[in-house]
Amino acid sequence: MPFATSLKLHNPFSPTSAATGRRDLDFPAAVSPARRLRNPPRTVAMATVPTNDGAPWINGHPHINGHAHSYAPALAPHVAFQGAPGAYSEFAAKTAVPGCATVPCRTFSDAIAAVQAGQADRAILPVESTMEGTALRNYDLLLRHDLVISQEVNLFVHYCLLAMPGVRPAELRRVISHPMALAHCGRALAQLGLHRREPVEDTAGAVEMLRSHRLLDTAAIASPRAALLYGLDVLADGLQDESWNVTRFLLLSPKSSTPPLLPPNPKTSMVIAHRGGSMVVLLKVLSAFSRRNINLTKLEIINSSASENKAPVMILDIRGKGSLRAFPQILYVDFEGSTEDPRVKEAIDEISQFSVFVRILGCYAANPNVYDLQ
Ligand SMILES: O=C(O)C(=O)C[C@]1(C(=O)O)C=C[C@@H](O)C=C1
Repeated sequence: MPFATSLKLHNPFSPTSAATGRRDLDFPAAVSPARRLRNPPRTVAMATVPTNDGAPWINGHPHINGHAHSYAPALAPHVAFQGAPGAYSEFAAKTAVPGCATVPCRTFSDAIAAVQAGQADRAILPVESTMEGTALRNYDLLLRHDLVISQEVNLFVHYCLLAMPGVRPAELRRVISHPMALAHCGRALAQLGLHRREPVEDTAGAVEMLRSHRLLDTAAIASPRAALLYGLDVLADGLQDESWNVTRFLLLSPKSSTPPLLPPNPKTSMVIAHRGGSMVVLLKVLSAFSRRNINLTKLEIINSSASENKAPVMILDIRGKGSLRAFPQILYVDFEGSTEDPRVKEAIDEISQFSVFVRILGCYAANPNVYDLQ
C-alpha cells in the first residue's frame, strides 16, 4: 500500500460543515449532526428479507430472480456494490440512486466488472472514512478503470452487535465483521470481553454467515437494518469508538458519449502524477487553485518512491487506446467548480505543464449532506 499523507483543508465530514438537514431524498433522511446525536437510534424496515434458498448466486452473492437483489422496476438503474444485501454500501447505493436495483458483488473489482460487462449501470465504492482516512485500495481501483465519478454520498455508519435470536451476551465467544468495523469498535468489544475477532468480507456477509450456519456463540457487527433484514437480535448499538463515524462513497458510471449536463454546485476530482519534489509540486498546485479562488475539498499525497517496498500507483491513461502507466508520486485533488468553468480550465492547463500526467476522475454535484442509516 503506498504511503499516503492527508492534508485536511476542508473536511466535509466534520460536524460543523456537514449536513444541513435538507431532506432531498426519501431514503434515507439527511440529518443535521446535532439532531442525529441527540436522537436515540432508530431503525427503518427494508423490503423483503433475501434468503439464499434456491436463489442463483452471482459474484458470490445470492441474486433474487436471477438478477439484481432488490425488488425494483425492471427499468430501474442497477447499482453494483461489494457485500451481501444489507451492507452499508447497499444503503449508500439506494441513497445515491433512490429506487435503484442493487447488484451484490463479492469484491470491489467485481462491482466495477459488473458495470463493464453491462450487468449493472453503476458501481458504488467507499473511498474515505472519518476514522480511517482514504481507502487507497479503492482509489487504486478507480484509477485502473475507465469509469467516471458521477455522484458522492456520505453515510453515518452506526454499528450494532447482532446475534441469533435468543442468544445472550454471556454466551458469545467471538465476533465477526468487515475488518474496518472490527477496528472501529475495538474499545466497545474489549469492554464486552469479546477478544476473538475474525474478519469477513463485509458487515452483512457476517450477518448472513451467522444466520446460515446458526452460529450461537458468535456475534456480528453490522447495521440495525441488517438485523431487521436477517431477523437477528440487536444486543448493543452505537458500538463505534468515535461517535462521529462517516464514510464517503463514490458512484461510478461508464463514460457518457454525450457531454454530461453541468451538475448544480459542481465539484471535480482529479489525479495528478508528477516527478519528484513533492513539496514544490504541491505548492505549485495550491498556487494554481488559490490564484483563481478555487477551493479544495480534498488533497492527498501518495509517495510510493519514499520506500523501496511500495509499488507505484497504476493509472489507466484513457487517451487513445488506454494503457496502464505506473506513477510513484501522485496527488488526489477534489475541488469546487466544474471542468467547464474557465478558471478551472486554466488551473488544469497550468498544472498539466509541470506534472507528468493529469486525469479528471469526474465532475459531479457536491453533496454536503450526511445520511443517517443507523
Ligand atoms: O461491509 C460493509 O457493509 C460495507 O459496505 C463496506 C464498508 C467499507 O468497506 O468501508 C463500508 C462502510 C463501513 O465503514 C464498513 C465497511
